[in-house]
Amino acid sequence: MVEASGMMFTNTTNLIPAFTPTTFHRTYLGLSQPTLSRRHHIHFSVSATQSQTSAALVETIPWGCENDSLENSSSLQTWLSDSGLPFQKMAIDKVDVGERGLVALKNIRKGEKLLFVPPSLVITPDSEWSCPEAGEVLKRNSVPDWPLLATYLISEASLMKSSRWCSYISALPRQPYSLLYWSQAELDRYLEASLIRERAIERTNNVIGTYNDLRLRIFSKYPDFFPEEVFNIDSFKWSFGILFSRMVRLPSMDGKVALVPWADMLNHSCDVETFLDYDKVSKGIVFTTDRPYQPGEQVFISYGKKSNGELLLSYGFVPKEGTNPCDSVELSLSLNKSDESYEEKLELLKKYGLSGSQCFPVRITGWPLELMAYAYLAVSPSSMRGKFEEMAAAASNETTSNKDLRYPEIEEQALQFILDSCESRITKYNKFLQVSGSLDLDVTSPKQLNRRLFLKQLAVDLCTSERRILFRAQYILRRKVRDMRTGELRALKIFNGFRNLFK
Ligand SMILES: C[S@@+](CC[C@H](N)C(=O)[O-])C[C@H]1O[C@@H](n2cnc3c(N)ncnc32)[C@H](O)[C@@H]1O
Repeated sequence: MVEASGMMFTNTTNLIPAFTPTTFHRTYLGLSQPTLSRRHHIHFSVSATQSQTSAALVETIPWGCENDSLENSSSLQTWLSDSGLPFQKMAIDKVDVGERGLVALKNIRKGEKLLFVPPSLVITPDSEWSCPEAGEVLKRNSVPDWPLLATYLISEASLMKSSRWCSYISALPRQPYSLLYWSQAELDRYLEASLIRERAIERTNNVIGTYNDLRLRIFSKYPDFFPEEVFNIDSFKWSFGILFSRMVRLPSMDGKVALVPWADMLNHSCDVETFLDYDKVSKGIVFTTDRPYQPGEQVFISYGKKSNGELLLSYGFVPKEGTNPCDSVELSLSLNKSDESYEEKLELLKKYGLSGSQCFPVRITGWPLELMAYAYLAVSPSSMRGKFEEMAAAASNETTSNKDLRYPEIEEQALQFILDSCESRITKYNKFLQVSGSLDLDVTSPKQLNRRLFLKQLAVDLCTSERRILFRAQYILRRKVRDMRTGELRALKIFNGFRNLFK
């Protein structure tokens, strides 16, 4: 997508949730039951006493630790060193940004390669399962990478000390800070004004759908490997939360997805551009610093060129207002159903993979040409029917020519159309930000109060940053519309002057 400013709107990230779940091959339905081995350490069955035992066992599964706690960090560091992680110039510590993070122990130069996590310490879809039969079942059924890794994490967590990843899993956050952990009521209450709410609902539904699919087609058929006490929607929310907030794509390994213990203790900064990758020379996962660090300073990487909304969605934090140069806000435009060419326009949009209501990212620096093309299509009269297709194609970015799409006869209307949409969104943000102070009156416990204050602060930060971008767009649009109107007025005056002259 190209922005109005001409900049490419690409995502060069690698700490990256880009999740397209639920649809994996369903060919396994006809497969015969594999020979079940009882090597899986937790045996669940239906008898009352056994189910009590299994419930007790489930309770002992560590599912990580408190998000801000260093309780399991030293055993993680010891296990990593024992397992081949070379000496590091950083250590896990409490930090101001991100609660726990990696802090420089020595001077680190700009351009230095750090980490060197060997492939044997990286979790990928090819990693060996401590319960190989469970892995076999998933692979035989062509379960894609995301659900495969989510199931792998749960399986390894349930095996506790019998899993080689025990120290890693024990140091993971027990409740990752992603929007997956916000209830529907919390999303409605705090994110009503932001379109990120819809993305969060969609994502949660995808996770639930993926889990239900796995349960129906695989887990219920192999209860010895995937007992429901362990493999349930709660554990899937946890494992997907971990994947959304910690998984990386490694560009030098053809975009392979991976969890990289130790490297996933690095927090994000909008001021750095460096990211994790596999280094073919040192044969490890590294990153190259793009600034120097002094002992005691927290070291950062970039999770990619993400908006504040996307960072909240996957990682559960919002950078300080105005600090994220990649910030953007989604603006939704819709065709007018009473437009006499509505059906025709809708068909063309569908042909190019769009719909009658479409979101486009607006940045502080401008908006994409696709948004302008969509606005042209929405306001164009039937007399411009011949141009509809090129407008729809341009709105979808599926056009090779005419990058500078312009229809002077409807430009003012198109700009006014975008301005109206922008202003109606600003009204929603204003309303939320005005009432946000009184949102927490009905809390019943200090714990609940803390959570509410925390979520509300995140929502206020997000809405303030999104509204700021819309204010800027509103200012530019108003000025453009005003200039066009005064230009038209001047032209009309000159025209009338000439007419009077020739009378
Ligand atoms: C890959 S982990 C980084 C390590 C993490 N801090 C930990 O203690 O496990 C990503 C998580 O770190 C936190 N985080 C990362 N960057 C942050 C930032 N700039 N501000 C606030 N929290 C951040 C968020 O909770 C995010 O979900």
